[in-house]
Amino acid sequence: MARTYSGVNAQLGRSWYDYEGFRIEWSSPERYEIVGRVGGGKYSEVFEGIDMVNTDICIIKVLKPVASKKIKREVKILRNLTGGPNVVALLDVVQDPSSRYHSLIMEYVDNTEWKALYPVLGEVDIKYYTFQLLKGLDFVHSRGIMHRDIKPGNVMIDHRHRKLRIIDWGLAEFYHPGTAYHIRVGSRYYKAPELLVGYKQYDYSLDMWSVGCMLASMIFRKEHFFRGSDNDDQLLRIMKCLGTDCFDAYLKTYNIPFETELESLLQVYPKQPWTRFVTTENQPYASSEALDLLEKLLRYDHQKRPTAREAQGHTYFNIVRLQAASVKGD
Ligand SMILES: CN1CCn2c1nc1c(Br)c(Br)c(Br)c(Br)c12
Ligand code: NA
Repeated sequence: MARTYSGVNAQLGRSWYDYEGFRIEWSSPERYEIVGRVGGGKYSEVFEGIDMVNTDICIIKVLKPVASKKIKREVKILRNLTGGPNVVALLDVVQDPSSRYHSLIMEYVDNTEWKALYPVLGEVDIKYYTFQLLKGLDFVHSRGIMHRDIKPGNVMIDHRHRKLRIIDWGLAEFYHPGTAYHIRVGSRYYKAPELLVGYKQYDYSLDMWSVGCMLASMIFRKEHFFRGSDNDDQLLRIMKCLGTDCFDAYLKTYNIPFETELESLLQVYPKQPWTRFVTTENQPYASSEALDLLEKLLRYDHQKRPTAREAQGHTYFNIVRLQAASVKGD
């Protein structure tokens, strides 16, 4: 059971979380012209486009037929989150009458590639963008929704305008206490321990592990902090960092059965102090507050991780929280 926001969907009611019964009015696609391809994946092809009515640049996310049963969920969630801080805006939903393809017209973000961006981010930038990510996630969780695929590729940053938007809500779900969710979600390097050991009654705290992985990569200047070659190796890298004492305690707390043939996953590993990862190169970013926040976020036990709101209150963000407050104040 989530420590916070556990009853939100029951309070907001069926019309809020029931996406099966949700009927979508699809507009015609003529209004939008595709300019060029920006990316794609299993479920969609993503293009840059032009809105011919207002000449605005936009993103056209063309959904593959395989995604069809999930379309209602993604559109319902994007509609529910409209206007929330740092959540990408859904501008329109169109269906091509001949091809039958569905497309989502999204707010454009002039995103700087993560690989190119994170080496140029200063310490205050890292605090600022992580704070903005937490602000967006606290809003999303407060509306009863888990993103379930937080990773650099789904956090668009327009560094010039200091704008951050969380994108790709195709794996997002509504949180209902006691529900057993799919564990084949997320992206390997950012998968929380609960997914890797098959614990299905997870909650919003799933996203907080992923935030911890992103923060660790920015602080230690490492593109992906836990870089497993497969799901077993992913868990092994986490164990070699957090140690196996806490892992065993975690399995016990939730009565999680854990079987494996892999010798490496049955070894005992000591917990590494976070100072172990500090180098002369990353030391300007690895302050004691930064390491303290990492220690709190990267916990096996999902109920022990701070919520997005609690994390925002950490002293690590003092400099940006005061800035945000002052801007609001004046
Ligand atoms: C894979 N790539 C690269 C850039 N970019 C990608 N997918 C995007 C989505 Br979905 C949205 Br919504 C926005 Br906005 C941007 Br920008 C996107
Ligand atoms: Na999206």
